[in-house]
Amino acid sequence: MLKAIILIGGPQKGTRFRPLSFEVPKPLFPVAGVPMLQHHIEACAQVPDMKEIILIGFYQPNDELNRFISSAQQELKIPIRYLQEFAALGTGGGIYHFRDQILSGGPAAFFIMNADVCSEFPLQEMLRFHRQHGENHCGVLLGTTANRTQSLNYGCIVENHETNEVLHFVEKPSTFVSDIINCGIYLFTQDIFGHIGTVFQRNQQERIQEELTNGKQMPEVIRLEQDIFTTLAGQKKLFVYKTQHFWSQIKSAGSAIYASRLYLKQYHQAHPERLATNQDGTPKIIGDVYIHPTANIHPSAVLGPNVSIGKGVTIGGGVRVRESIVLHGASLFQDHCCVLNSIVGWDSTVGKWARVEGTPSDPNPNDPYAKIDSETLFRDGGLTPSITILGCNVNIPSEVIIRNSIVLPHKDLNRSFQNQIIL
Ligand SMILES: Nc1nc2c(ncn2[C@@H]2O[C@H](COP(=O)(O)OP(=O)(O)O[C@H]3O[C@H](CO)[C@@H](O)[C@H](O)[C@@H]3O)[C@@H](O)[C@H]2O)c(=O)[nH]1
Repeated sequence: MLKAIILIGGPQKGTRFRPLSFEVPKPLFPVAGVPMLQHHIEACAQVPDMKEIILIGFYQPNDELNRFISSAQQELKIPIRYLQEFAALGTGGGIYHFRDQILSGGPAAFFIMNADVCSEFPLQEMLRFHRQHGENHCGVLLGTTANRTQSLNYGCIVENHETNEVLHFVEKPSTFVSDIINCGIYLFTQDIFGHIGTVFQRNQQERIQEELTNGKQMPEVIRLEQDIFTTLAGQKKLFVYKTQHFWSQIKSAGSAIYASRLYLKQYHQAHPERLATNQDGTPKIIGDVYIHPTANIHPSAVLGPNVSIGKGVTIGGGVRVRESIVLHGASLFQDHCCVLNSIVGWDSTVGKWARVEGTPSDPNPNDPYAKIDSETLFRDGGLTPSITILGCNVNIPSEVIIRNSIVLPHKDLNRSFQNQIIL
């Protein structure tokens, strides 16, 4: 039997996702109409012999997470539970801490996935690849190709081209190492815990020594990437399976819009029922659009491509929405407003003829290996042009333009803004 573990991190990790992560833990942010994590879970549930999915993180248990877990369990008929780390233990520390729970029942292998990635999750292909490579290795990393410049933002993998063995692994190198990058999706056997255990023992001794000499408490963090993969590379213990399918990180709100586009496209095969279609008396749909069944949309509105409309959203006559995510309870009910490259937060309203517009941060379309840039919020003393985000419960009056701005929650704006964070 198999298990899957999803590393969901914790509250302080989603900083590039603010102000949206104020309202909902980042892994539950809706991407293509469903919580980010649901895409991982649906992929796991399709793997034969998958017995359990474990979420590991350092969020306090909360209502949203509990609700999500119980509804996903019911819908997908697979046991899911959340294990909370007592502190941020790192990508290897959390799974080591909970190793008994992961290994209970004797899984032959288990998947580990970063929550903040979007992917086609080729888990069954990874499993086949793992079996083809015999019993003696302890893991398969999913890899994809990036361009030389962007590879530096990821874990970089040098492989033996004939055997696919991982020869070197360098996490976010400062100069070019390899264009094969780590997707943050792995398949391990229980042997991995022997290697994490060695690092744990070594760290433990160093921590005791440090405490005795300097009186300082060192954090108990183990990173799979720097502490484990780097050491195991070149020892015939790790292999890389390269995917040709889509993959992207979801670090910023802008990358959530891009990830939505990728998942909406995948819905044509995986979930055609989630895609809106053009019918008499319904709004005009252009390209891939998700509309929650409870949304109330005027037939003269025009939506798409790449639009996700959340639960209970109201959209008025003549409204245009493109490349955007409109969250639960928002109202674009005033006629003729326009929302482009933006995220409209929970319960926000946009007034008549108002325009809410951002700048897309898509990967370079002319480079097949380009990834989305995780731009910093500020560049050259100004706000980096990016998507516009309205936090929850923001009210945009009629006939104003909000462009390339981030509006924090609970604001009633009274004029136009551009290139600003509105606090
Ligand atoms: N449970 C738990 N999860 C954690 C912790 N720290 C990070 N995570 C989770 O682990 C994932 C990776 O987190 P980061 O530490 O932010 O790493 P990164 O910059 O995204 O880089 C990682 O992912 C890249 C692919 O997206 C890889 O290329 C890179 O090698 C690395 O694995 C995220 O889903 C995050 O929530 C922790 O202490 N505890």
